[in-house]
Amino acid sequence: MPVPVDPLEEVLKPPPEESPEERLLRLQREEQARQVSAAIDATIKAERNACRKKRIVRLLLLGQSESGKSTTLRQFQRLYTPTAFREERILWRSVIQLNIVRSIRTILDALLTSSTTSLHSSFRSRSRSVSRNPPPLPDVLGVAEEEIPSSSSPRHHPHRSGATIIDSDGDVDSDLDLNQSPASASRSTLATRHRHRHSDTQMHLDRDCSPPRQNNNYYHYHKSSYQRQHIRALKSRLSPIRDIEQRLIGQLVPPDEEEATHLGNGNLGGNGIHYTTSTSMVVGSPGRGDIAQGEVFVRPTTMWRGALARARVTHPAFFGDGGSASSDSSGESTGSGGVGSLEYSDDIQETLNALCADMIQLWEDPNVRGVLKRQKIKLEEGSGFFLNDLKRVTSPKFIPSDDDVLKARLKTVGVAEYRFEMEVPMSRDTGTEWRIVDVGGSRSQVITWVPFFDDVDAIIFLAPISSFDQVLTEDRTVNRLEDSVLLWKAVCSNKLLANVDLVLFLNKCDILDHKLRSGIRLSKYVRSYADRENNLDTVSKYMRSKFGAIQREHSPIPRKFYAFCTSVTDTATTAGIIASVRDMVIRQYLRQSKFL
Ligand SMILES: Nc1nc2c(ncn2[C@@H]2O[C@H](COP(=O)(O)OP(=O)(O)OP(=O)(O)O)[C@@H](O)[C@H]2O)c(=O)[nH]1
Ligand SMILES: [Mg+2]
Repeated sequence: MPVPVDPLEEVLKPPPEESPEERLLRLQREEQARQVSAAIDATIKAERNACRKKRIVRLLLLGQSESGKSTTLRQFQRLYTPTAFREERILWRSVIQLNIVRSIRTILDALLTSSTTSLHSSFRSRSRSVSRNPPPLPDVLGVAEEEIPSSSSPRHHPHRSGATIIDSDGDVDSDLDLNQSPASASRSTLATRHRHRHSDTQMHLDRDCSPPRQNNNYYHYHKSSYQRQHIRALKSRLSPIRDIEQRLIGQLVPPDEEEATHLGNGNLGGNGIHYTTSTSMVVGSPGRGDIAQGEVFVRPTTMWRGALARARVTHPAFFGDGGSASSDSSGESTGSGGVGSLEYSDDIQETLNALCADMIQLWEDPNVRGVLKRQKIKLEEGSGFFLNDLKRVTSPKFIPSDDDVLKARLKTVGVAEYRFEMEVPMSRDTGTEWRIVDVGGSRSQVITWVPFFDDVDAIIFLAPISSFDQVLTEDRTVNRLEDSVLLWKAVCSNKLLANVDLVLFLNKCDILDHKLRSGIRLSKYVRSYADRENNLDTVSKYMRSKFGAIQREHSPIPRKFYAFCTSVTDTATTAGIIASVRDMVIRQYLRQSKFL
């Protein structure tokens, strides 16, 4: 049988009549080639080792809607990838425009349903002050198990024996008698509604009556008639606001984005998993609860940023190398490179600028404030509040500052994983890739969290403790603090997360402080708080101990737990807290990976 010829051997065979010089040259060439090949092998091996050693730290942000998860993520980005954060700031201008437009629309809608501009607001407030005196909510922190049964899934908020009753304005009117039968509860609801209808009828009758006969009333009548006209004129001049809102929504959503961005139009969007970029993944779709809210959302992907980038403003000062582009009172950037010209003329910003004086007049009008007060609309405490900064934020050359970006509100729907390496890594952090998972927090979104519970190094859970006197937007029968407590219990007791360290941010402490100082008593809503001092320090210590106790009681195995009182919109205080969290997470990661 013939022996097969090795084709390589044939090719590499030395020439048949090789001289000694030729042989030496050939051997030198072969040695060089061997060295090059060895170097390539070594590089590949080193890269493979580096990859194997690369640390990936996964941090999950959990908490109810508007608890501050995306704001916390933005704080991480601001601190650790400042260049990218700076470059994206201009894209937030549209979000801020939308926030302004929505605040103004809220006021206009409140005026529509109100008799504010009439003479009879004083009567109205009198009648309302008699008819309502909200009793306390169920004591969510009393941790009485029969009141708040624990839930194994964050989705389920078990039915409680006491019902929180909401009146027609969405105020929490009662609950309170936990022994009350459903029948008597519904009776009291009806009674409350009847009272309101009655006072509304009274108002209606008053509105239709002739001008008062007494002289001073005659003066007030003319004054209020003037005010009515004034507000009517303002409303009419501000009518473009609704059109601007639609255009902004169109701008925030790319034309090929088939999913709804305006919850409330009945489009549920798509289900399933979408891989949108190499660094982010979106799961799930908005649910019915979201639709009720009518809040604009975008999926937490780069898509909306891509859409806005088309309308991007080139601004040398802003995109320059490292100048801290803050805004001065005129709204213009004070970055190191000076103010550049706007390449893209943003006509929405120009329109808002033209409407600025009217918007300020509307917001500052005492009658309008009266309407908002009576309807218990507290825009200042809400998300994305920019009405006290109208002049600055509607200025044509307005570039959002860091604080503006942190204050802007854009609801998250779905789950997104943001990957980054710190621009200036700390010693232990070198070579670490951070993956921070930001989730949509509204109730219908909670189901999308679970697939992300695998392989998590730490969780930051945000509980907005200022919300003790508020109800969920998606379910106005549930107190927001109670909802946070239930979610916290569910997260603590989840077996998939048993080995994960928990970091608790008792968030929105700035708003809490403001509320307590304004005289709102926590004990009215949390009975177990009893007669403790009604100040931030005592309240935050109390909350910390209650959430800590729940964690100890419900964790399947003991684990590390850290709690911070935070106002994540505040850059100064949050920087230190986030640095501590980062160190803690890295330490834990190294311990678990046996690097330490
Ligand atoms: N005053 C104040 N505002 C805050 C604080 N934390 C968050 N906010 C604001 O609250 C709003 C909601 O915050 P987000 O970070 O969007 O809330 P979220 O948890 O991501 O909400 P979803 O996306 O709906 O799940 C934003 O306008 C924030 O600027 C805080 O500590 N103090
Ligand atoms: Mg969010």
